[in-house]
Amino acid sequence: MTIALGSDRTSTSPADTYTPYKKPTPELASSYRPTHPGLLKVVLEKGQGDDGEDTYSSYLVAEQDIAPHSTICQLRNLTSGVKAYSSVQYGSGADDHFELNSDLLFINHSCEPNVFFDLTERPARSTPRQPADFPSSWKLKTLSKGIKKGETLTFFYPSTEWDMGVPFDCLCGSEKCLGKIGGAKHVSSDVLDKQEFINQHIKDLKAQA
Ligand SMILES: C[S@@+](CC[C@H](N)C(=O)[O-])C[C@H]1O[C@@H](n2cnc3c(N)ncnc32)[C@H](O)[C@@H]1O
Repeated sequence: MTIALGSDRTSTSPADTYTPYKKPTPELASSYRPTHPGLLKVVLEKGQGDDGEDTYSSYLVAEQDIAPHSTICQLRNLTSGVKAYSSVQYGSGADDHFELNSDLLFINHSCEPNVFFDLTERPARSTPRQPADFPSSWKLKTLSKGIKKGETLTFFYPSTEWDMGVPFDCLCGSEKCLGKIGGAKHVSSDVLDKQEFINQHIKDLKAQA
């Protein structure tokens, strides 16, 4: 079952305050309000695995064309987190993970992605605690393909993740699909080098491995 969700909200929160994010589900589709209205929207897809468990099959699509090599949005409303299926790794430390607290959570992995998280700047505090502690330069950007309206956003999870807590069998469908996705630790340097963008903390960890 596919439910396409429209966007009708224009507000965003200030950079230094945190707005709780309630992950939308197919059951709550009618109350869903996009966090990036007019730009991005979640498509909620209800699925069940063989064991009856809910599957992670929802995704994020563009509501307008976005040019190659451009900024889609600043990362705001971030909070420190622990390694989880929903977290993003920003550094080489064990605690260097944040939660997106927005619809960006729904960006799936692809082995041939069209966007990336640019986390180049190091946070001033070793362990950021508040949204304002995270660098304002951290952004979601397009790669060289750009994105057309209606296309699904995907990023290469090993560009931020070293050793994922929840690996999965990739369904990206690319001819270059790596199969199992478990983070950069499990990907050869040759394969990483072929990606357009890999964050520096991953390059550092690979150099040390
Ligand atoms: C942060 S969530 C992304 C949103 C997720 N699709 C959802 O519906 O909540 C990450 C999870 O999505 C699933 N996922 C993301 N990309 C995938 C891919 N290429 N193939 C299979 N599953 C994927 C995995 O279960 C992964 O742990």
